[in-house]
Amino acid sequence: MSRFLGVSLKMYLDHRSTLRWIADVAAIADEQSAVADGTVQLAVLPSFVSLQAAARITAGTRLELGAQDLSWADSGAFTGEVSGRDLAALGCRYVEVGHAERRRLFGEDAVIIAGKLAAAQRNGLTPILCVGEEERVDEEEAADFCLDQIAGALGDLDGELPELIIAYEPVWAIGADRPAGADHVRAVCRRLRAELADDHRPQQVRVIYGGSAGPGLLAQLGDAVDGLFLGRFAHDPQQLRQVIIEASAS
Ligand SMILES: O=C(CO)COP(=O)(O)O
Repeated sequence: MSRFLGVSLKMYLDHRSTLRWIADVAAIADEQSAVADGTVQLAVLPSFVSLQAAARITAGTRLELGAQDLSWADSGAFTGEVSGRDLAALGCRYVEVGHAERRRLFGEDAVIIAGKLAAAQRNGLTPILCVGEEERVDEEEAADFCLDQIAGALGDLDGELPELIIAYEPVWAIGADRPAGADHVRAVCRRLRAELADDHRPQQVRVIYGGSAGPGLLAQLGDAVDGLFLGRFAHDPQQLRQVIIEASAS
């Protein structure tokens, strides 16, 4: 199974900086043989307003595209929402569902997240489902918490989902100085993988880590994770290049 590196730009970069960053990273992606041969998959999730221009830049490159959110509805009277149908038509392959910031700042609960996951499935988008405990607790409690979040999100799923990415992001490690400890991350991700192996609705599940991730982390996590979900520490394309090289080596 190939490794997955995703970068959510959140709302950090303005439109122009986003497009410049995407052009730089698309060039880096094309020069890395592991990305060219599919051993490492690389995706960027810019804000909605940049998606169309981003799709033009990434067309014909190995840099894939995703969105940071979607509506649980596909069309209709939903002011301000963005449908999975449009995201797919624009060329997105991935969509983030249930990021900690959406849960905490925008009131997304288990019902909304399950609806969004179902919308992703309906529209042929691969969900990047974000889960993670809010406070520092031990690995067993953290994994239990994440498994509850996953069960809630997959609850409404009808039929098969070709591909699911679980982004394990402990809330306390997002926006921090450093990622969660490697032992903790390894233990939680192993347990998530083991429990998900019994759920046959997603045909392929990958578990990645996010939360102050950057260069040097993959070597510590080893094969307990299938990749990383990056934020601030990928804003410098050269830092991301380093992470790609590390993902290619592991
Ligand atoms: O939330 C994250 C990715 O979705 C992580 O963000 P940071 O790496 O900036 O902490």
